[in-house]
Amino acid sequence: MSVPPTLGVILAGGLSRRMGGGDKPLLRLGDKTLLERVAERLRPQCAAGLILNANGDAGRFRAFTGFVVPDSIPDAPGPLAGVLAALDFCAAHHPDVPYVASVAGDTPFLPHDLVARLHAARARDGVEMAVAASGGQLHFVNGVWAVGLRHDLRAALVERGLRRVGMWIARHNAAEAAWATEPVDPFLNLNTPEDFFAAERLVAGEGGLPIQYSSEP
Ligand SMILES: Nc1nc2c(ncn2[C@@H]2O[C@H](COP(=O)(O)OP(=O)(O)OP(=O)(O)O)[C@@H](O)[C@H]2O)c(=O)[nH]1
Repeated sequence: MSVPPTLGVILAGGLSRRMGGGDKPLLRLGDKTLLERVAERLRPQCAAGLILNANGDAGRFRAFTGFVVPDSIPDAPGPLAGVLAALDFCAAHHPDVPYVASVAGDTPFLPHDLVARLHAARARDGVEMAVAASGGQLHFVNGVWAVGLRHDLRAALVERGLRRVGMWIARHNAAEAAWATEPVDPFLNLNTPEDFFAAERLVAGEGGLPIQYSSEP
């Protein structure tokens, strides 16, 4: 199956409370920031380009090559606001691009076949969204979403006050694509300083070579 044109978005709109605040994606893990690592993994998978979703002063992300798009709905905390901002941006700036792929900005070991396998799962099930899974867990914010879903998502956020990604994807029968957790869970996300130290050890073990993850569990 050929991969449909897809715009990538790195979600960096959260408050990083468990990490002690600040911008997690700007933390340096080994010789690169988390943002550089995530962008390096996602950019080659997204033919329509890559944007960043972040709130506040965009200047702090000036090292990022691409647009920085803020959340458009005030008082809608949570990653769905970032997904909506990306879907709206895609509709306005890339009207011929039918899909957005979102990833968390604190997930440095993302699979190189993420977007292709999410689209394959979506096409297999004949649905308009797909999310990643590993170790029996869904990773809701790592998914592909049809741009046409933005009207439904806006209504869910604004009119129904929906915040939980799980509830929204359940309404749409999201497809799932699963990855193996060995040698490393590719959806390991760094929420706490302990997570970060564990990732530092993994990066040191990479010996400068990128780890490849593509096998199904
Ligand atoms: N746009 C946007 N993205 C968010 C928001 N909250 C979380 N995210 C993103 O969703 C992904 C998962 O976020 P979490 O790890 O649950 O939250 P976090 O803010 O990063 O960290 P905690 O404050 O410790 O929960 C990350 O990529 C966040 O940047 C938000 O209010 N707006």
